[in-house]
Amino acid sequence: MQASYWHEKWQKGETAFHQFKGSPLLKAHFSELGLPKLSRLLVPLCGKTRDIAWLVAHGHHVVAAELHEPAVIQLFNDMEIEPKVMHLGEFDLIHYQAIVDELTIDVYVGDIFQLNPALVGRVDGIYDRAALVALPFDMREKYTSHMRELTGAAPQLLISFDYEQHLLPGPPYCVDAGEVVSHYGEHYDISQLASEDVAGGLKGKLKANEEVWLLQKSEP
Ligand SMILES: C[S@@+](CC[C@H](N)C(=O)[O-])C[C@H]1O[C@@H](n2cnc3c(N)ncnc32)[C@H](O)[C@@H]1O
Repeated sequence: MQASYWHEKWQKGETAFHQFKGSPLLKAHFSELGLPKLSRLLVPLCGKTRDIAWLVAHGHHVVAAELHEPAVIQLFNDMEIEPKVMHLGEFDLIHYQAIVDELTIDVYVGDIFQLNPALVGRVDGIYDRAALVALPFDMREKYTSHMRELTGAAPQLLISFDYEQHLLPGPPYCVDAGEVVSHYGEHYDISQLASEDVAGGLKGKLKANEEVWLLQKSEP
């Protein structure tokens, strides 16, 4: 999936994935990560998600990445925050940063694969909603190992879709239980927290389940 695909989606307003009130599944299951206040959450492929505001309102720092700069500008506008903007030419990234009630919000605009552990800094947990499922299979392989490199297998709340892939092209792609285990099973203990019918079907067409996974670093 090329960057141009996503820029075009945003430009055409084809952003049905955006949830105006944030994700009910985050609200229902975040506590199962067991993270204390002031934890720092990585939100990959963040779009303009309202979930970042929710995480900050619940006392957490956030570091995030998103390709499409206008989405990130909108994200800060929606929070009524004016971020500092720094161009990191060396990495082809733009760093949007704000501090709200002593909580930091760092959003990197650019390709998530440009990020390295030094730029990302401490990560206590990962919140992946519509990130893994946004990527085709070969990129999912690359993405999941990149997540491990960036975070050292930090605990993760993952929200994915399961449906008959041959009936609908992605994104979002089907990432079923077997695939979650194949990407993450070596480093994490994995449990399914929920599996819910997508109301009205995926893209209004196809029976699908939205699934919530808890990934906890396995003991060596
Ligand atoms: C399906 S949307 C999900 C957005 C957000 N997680 C949410 O729940 O609303 C996927 C997002 O990933 C962004 N994206 C795709 N590939 C990316 C990449 N390689 N690096 C950073 N962002 C990327 C797209 O621009 C898009 O906003």
